[in-house]
Amino acid sequence: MPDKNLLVIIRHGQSTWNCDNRFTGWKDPPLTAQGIMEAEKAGDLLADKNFKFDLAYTSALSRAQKTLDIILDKIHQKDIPVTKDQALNERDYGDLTGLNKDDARIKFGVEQVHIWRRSYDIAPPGGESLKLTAERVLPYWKKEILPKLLTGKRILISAHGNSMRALIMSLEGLSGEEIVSRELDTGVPIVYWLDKEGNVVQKEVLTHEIDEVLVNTKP
Ligand SMILES: O=C(O)[C@@H](CO)OP(=O)(O)O
Repeated sequence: MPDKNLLVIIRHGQSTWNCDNRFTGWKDPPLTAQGIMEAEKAGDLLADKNFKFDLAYTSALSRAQKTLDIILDKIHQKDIPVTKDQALNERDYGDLTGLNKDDARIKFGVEQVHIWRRSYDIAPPGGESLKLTAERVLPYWKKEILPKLLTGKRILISAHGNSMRALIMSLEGLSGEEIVSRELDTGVPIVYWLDKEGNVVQKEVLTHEIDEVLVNTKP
């Protein structure tokens, strides 16, 4: 049994709605060409460092699943078990879903939109706060993923900005106020090593620069 357990988490590559600056939540837009390239780069970085995984987890949304597929292809591990669960979905943006974020600022005011996006426990109308998101992500993590990690399984999770914020909050022992100001880039793997009690003992962010893709990704 290893004395350090490997967990890598990643926010999906850029989606078409990220590119269009729209609230996305549980909607299911695909990756852009740039998003595909980000996922490929993430896979290359993991391959360069010889990371191997026993299990992978992703959400019920295709942008996270596609990012995972691309990475697994790059590291020649398309055969490992992949569990898809909506517990790892992006935070539900409720009535804001689909709105352009700048249009929402004009309609509701800059301050109100910031509160909906980055307060811990204030939910947008009809949607989830980060706190509510954490209340579905963390039980799933504790019941389904962490026990396997602690038996030595090397685990990769491909999910979303806010569902991964909820997990990072727990892993790094951050408060709700501390985690809301943490921005996660698309397609950047974050490597954690956990001890046998599940405490993080080491962390590395595998940042990469990619050239902007100068193609029109819209239909
Ligand atoms: O639109 C969304 O679903 C999320 C992630 O892209 O946006 P935000 O960063 O505003 O929480």
